[in-house]
Amino acid sequence: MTNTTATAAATSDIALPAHIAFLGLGSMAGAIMQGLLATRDAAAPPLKCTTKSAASAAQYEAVAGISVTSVEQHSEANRDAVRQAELVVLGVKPWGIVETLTEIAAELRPGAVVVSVAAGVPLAKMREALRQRPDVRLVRAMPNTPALIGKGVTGIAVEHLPAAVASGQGADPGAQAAAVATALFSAVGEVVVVPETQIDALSTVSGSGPAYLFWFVEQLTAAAERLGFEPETATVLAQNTVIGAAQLLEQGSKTAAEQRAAVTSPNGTTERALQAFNAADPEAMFDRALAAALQRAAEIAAA
Ligand SMILES: NC(=O)C1=CN([C@@H]2O[C@H](COP(=O)(O)OP(=O)(O)OC[C@H]3O[C@@H](n4cnc5c(N)ncnc54)[C@H](O)[C@@H]3O)[C@@H](O)[C@H]2O)C=CC1
Ligand SMILES: O=C(O)[C@@H]1CCC=N1
Repeated sequence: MTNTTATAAATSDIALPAHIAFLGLGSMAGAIMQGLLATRDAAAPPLKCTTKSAASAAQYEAVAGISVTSVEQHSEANRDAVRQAELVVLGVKPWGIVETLTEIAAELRPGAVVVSVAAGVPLAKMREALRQRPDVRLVRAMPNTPALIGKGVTGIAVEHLPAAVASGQGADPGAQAAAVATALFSAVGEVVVVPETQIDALSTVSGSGPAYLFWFVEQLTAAAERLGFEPETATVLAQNTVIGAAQLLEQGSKTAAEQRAAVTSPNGTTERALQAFNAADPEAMFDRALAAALQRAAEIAAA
């Protein structure tokens, strides 16, 4: 994966383990799994995946390179999926994390790395569920759905094990776990390693961020319709504008501010529109929105 933000992004020299399990295969884990499949050797062992319902497992029936079992059809699905796995990705909802960890605790392979992508579930809560498995390393990750096309951004945080536990595990188990998680998420985009105290804040920017952009497209489309454009035309105008602008940013020759300046003729029409946006105090609006997301993460952590 090309690393366009080398100053911020982490890379890993550790190869991805061969045996990987995904427990829960919804919007997020499904995107990671499919992004990963696109980079994976056809001869690699299948990714072992589970879902709750038989119907969601059936969606993946035709996908090569994975096996999917639902807990509805097979109550042992999660335990079976993790037995061989060196790396386990938990893609269930935040309120399912402790229950799933408790369910698989005794079956995890010795030394396995378990990565949760759940918003708001602290490592300490996960460790509590795995207190009998100090050999297992825990990682909290906050990816985003563009992982599906190899364009994700993922923040990862590892736990700091008590010295007594860590000393039984060789040099630096946290660093090794971070390297394995980095290998996973750098297969589907950029990776940033942060302290756990920043992971919820990161989530309000990049985890939720794609939704903000899609919301922007919806707003621009609706505004175009109110100006009299047919819905189809309005969609083309708004959507393709965002896609084109994002690709200009990706080219990397100019920053967002420079690209904006290139569109904004002095005393022109764009300048007037931006003045109208700025009159609505976007700084306060963004701060309020991100604070609200952060508050929700705290509520999930406390639940
Ligand atoms: N959707 C997003 O953009 C992002 C989501 N996340 C996190 O990802 C996690 C999942 O969110 P989504 O993918 O949006 O939800 P989702 O509802 O699309 O997926 C949840 C998946 O968990 C499965 N599941 C539920 N109970 C299960 C069980 N006992 N065993 C095995 N599988 C089970 C469901 O079948 C489904 O495949 C959440 O914890 C969320 O915080 C993190 C970053 C971004
Ligand atoms: O909305 C959520 O809770 C998840 C976490 C970040 C994006 N989606």
